[in-house]
Order: sequence, then C-alpha cells, then structure tokens
Amino acid sequence: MLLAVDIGNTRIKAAVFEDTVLAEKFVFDKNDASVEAEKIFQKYPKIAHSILSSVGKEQDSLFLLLKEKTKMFGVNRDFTFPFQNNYSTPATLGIDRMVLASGAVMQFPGCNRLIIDAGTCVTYDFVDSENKYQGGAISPGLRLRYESMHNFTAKLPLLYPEMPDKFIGNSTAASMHSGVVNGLLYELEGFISQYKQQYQDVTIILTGGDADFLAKRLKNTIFANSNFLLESLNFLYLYTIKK
Ligand SMILES: Nc1ncnc2c1ncn2[C@@H]1O[C@H](COP(=O)(O)OP(=O)(O)OP(=O)(O)O)[C@@H](O)[C@H]1O
Ligand SMILES: CC(C)(CO)[C@@H](O)C(=O)NCCC(=O)O
Ligand SMILES: [K+]
Repeated sequence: MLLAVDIGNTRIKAAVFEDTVLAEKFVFDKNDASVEAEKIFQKYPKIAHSILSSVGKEQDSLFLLLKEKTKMFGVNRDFTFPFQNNYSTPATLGIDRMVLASGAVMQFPGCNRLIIDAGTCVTYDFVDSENKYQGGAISPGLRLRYESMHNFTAKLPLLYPEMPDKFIGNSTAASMHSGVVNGLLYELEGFISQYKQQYQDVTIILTGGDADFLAKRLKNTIFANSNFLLESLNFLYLYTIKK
C-alpha cells in the first residue's frame, strides 16, 4: 500500500492507494499534519511506501513521520519527469505543476493536454502530443478572489463561493458572486477555447479543490477529477519509481 501526500498552499491532501485503486482520501489542515497522518497509519497498517510532493513549504514533522513509517519518496526538481520541460525558468516551475503534467502524460498518452488546477491559485499547464511541457498560466483561485476583495476594500464583505443564479448581480452579494464565479468561468472557457483553436484536439483535465463546483457550469467537455494530483503521484510511483 502507498500513501500519496500533496502539500498544497493551503491544505494537505493524502490518499491511500492499493495498486491503481484509491482506497481513501483525506484532507487536512497543515497544523494537524502529523496527528492526521498517524491516524491514517493506524487505520492502514499495510502502508509501506509513500510519495510526497509539496509546493514548497516545509512540513518537517510530517516528513519525519513518513520517513520513519515508510520508504518515502519526495518528488523534487532533480527527478526525471516523463516530459520534456520547455519552460524558460524550469528552476521556478512549481513541483505540483510538474506532477500534474506527468500524470497527464501517463494517463492520456499521445495527445495534447491542458491540465487546469483550481486550487489556491488556478494553474493552466499545457503538454503537447510530443510530451513537451510548454507552460500555461497562473491566476488567483476562487477563494483567493473573494478574500482579496474583502481584504483590499473598505466595504466588501467576506463571502463564500456560491453559484450565481443571475448574470446581472442586483445586490452586493449577487454582484460579488457574479464577478468571482462567472468571472472565473469566463476565464476558464476563454482559455479552453484559445487552446482548442490553436491545437484542435486537446484533452482537458480539471482538478483542485474547486473542480467539482466549477465543472457543473462549464460548457466545454472536460475530465473533472479532484484527485488528479494524488493519482498522478501514484502513477509516478507505480511506473517510474517502483520499477
Ligand atoms: N476548508 C477549505 N479550505 C480551503 N479551501 C477550501 C476548503 N473547502 C473548499 N475549499 C476550496 O478549495 C480551493 C482550494 O483548493 P485546494 O484545496 O486544491 O488548494 P490547496 O490546498 O492550496 O492546494 P494547491 O496549493 O495545490 O492549490 C479554494 O479555492 C476553496 O474554494
Ligand atoms: C502556482 C503555484 C502557487 C500553484 O500551486 C505553484 O505551482 C508555484 O508556486 N509555482 C511556482 C511558479 C511557477 O510555476 O512558475
Ligand atoms: K493550484
């Protein structure tokens, strides 16, 4: 059994895998990391291996625990990823984006892929059919948009994401929901259309904490899978590390 751990900018996501099957997924706060991980090991004593990727912030206690309990593999920049990296600043490319690109290459061979991760930030990553990683875009995530508007104005309240029923917001709340949610949906549709125009056949994968919420309203055909990063870690372990 494998424990895959994704340390994001806000939360930690972990999943227990038995070969290619995801047995259970866990989401927890960074402050509870080692306590929650201990619970996972109690529930699944057969976990012998782990794979971890982090957007950068250190999680020393979790790291030590994984090292103590499992044969741990930490994904870092020196790893031989299954794509050619054409980013002009590869040293600053997020590890999470590299894991997502790897997962897309392994799960969707031979096609152009656009991976969209709607998390703290929304990232767009494009890997062409020759497995060349080209780059993409980074924009503020859903929650970040609400929080920024509240934090950087005098009058705007802090709201939680709500699907607007109207396009024309007729109150402060309705205007903010329309601006944030419809705004992000237009952004997604706009990017997707542009990639499709340029590359015709593009497989689109939507993941991250807001994937399910956003997928409901997207017109384009996409694969929505909020576990895509964890599954990509499992694929990396199964097909590039284990063998
Ligand atoms: N308890 C929660 N805490 C934070 N975000 C939440 C929570 N529940 C739902 N979300 C939604 O999930 C989004 C964040 O996604 P996710 O959990 O993938 O981010 P993350 O942990 O920072 O990971 P990453 O850094 O990879 O984006 C937010 O925009 C928010 O709308
Ligand atoms: C963009 C985020 C914050 C998304 O999690 C992360 O991938 C990151 O810190 N990236 C570094 C910058 C870059 O990818 O070019
Ligand atoms: K993200």
